[in-house]
Amino acid sequence: MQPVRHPDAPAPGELLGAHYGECFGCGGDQPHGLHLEARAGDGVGITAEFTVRRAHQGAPGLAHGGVLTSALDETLGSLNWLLRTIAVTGRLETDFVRPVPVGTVLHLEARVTAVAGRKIYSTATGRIGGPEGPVAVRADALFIEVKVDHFIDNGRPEEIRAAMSDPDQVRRARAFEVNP
Ligand SMILES: CCCCCCCC/C=C\CCCCCCCC(=O)SCCNC(=O)CCNC(=O)[C@H](O)C(C)(C)COP(=O)(O)OP(=O)(O)OC[C@H]1O[C@@H](n2cnc3c(N)ncnc32)[C@H](O)[C@@H]1OP(=O)(O)O
Repeated sequence: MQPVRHPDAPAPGELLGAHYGECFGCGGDQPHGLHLEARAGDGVGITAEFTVRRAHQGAPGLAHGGVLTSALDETLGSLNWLLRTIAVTGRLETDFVRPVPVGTVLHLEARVTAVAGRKIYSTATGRIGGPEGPVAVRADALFIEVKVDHFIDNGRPEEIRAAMSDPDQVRRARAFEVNP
């Protein structure tokens, strides 16, 4: 089925903010995190930027492949905001096309390609040298819709308690819920 942008999705161009302050991908409270900033795009699409820093190296002066995959995963995960669905990564396949040096801004773009029941198919690219620059990485993913209980039942109690007693966090979790 064709994906449908939720009527209450953030407007195109709107900065999405972190879904969780301690998220490695988007959280502001992780010193070595990616600090990825995502914006709602048109349709069921997202754009995002990630600057590769020293803490993200694999080979000298080059980004670690797993970190680049994390940036793709986070960008694809941000599509949840547009569907107003909570979904986790089930499968993620990455192509590494060009090396990405430290200091590079990775310009990411992701969109949902199809939805089938709880399965959300999506694709992403990361370009260097500008939003129209050459593709350095790309990924195809399958996300699976879950209930908020997925986190409450499986997360470590310490962090879950802290998240549930934080009104901002509860508000953000609600922003993902489907309101038919
Ligand atoms: C107020 C406090 C609470 C706080 C709340 C905070 C709000 C947070 C909001 C938003 C968070 C977003 C976070 C984004 C972060 C970035 C994204 C990540 O990195 S997520 C982490 C990495 N991923 C995992 O940890 C998943 C681990 N895996 C699982 O838990 C399960 O395997 C799960 C849920 C994915 C599926 O398990 P099943 O039991 O629910 O469902 P089954 O029946 O197995 O699968 C459903 C369908 O999907 C297919 N499927 C599942 N996995 C597949 C795979 N790997 N490949 C192909 N198909 C797969 C199955 O074949 C099935 O298909 P058929 O319906 O039969 O057609």
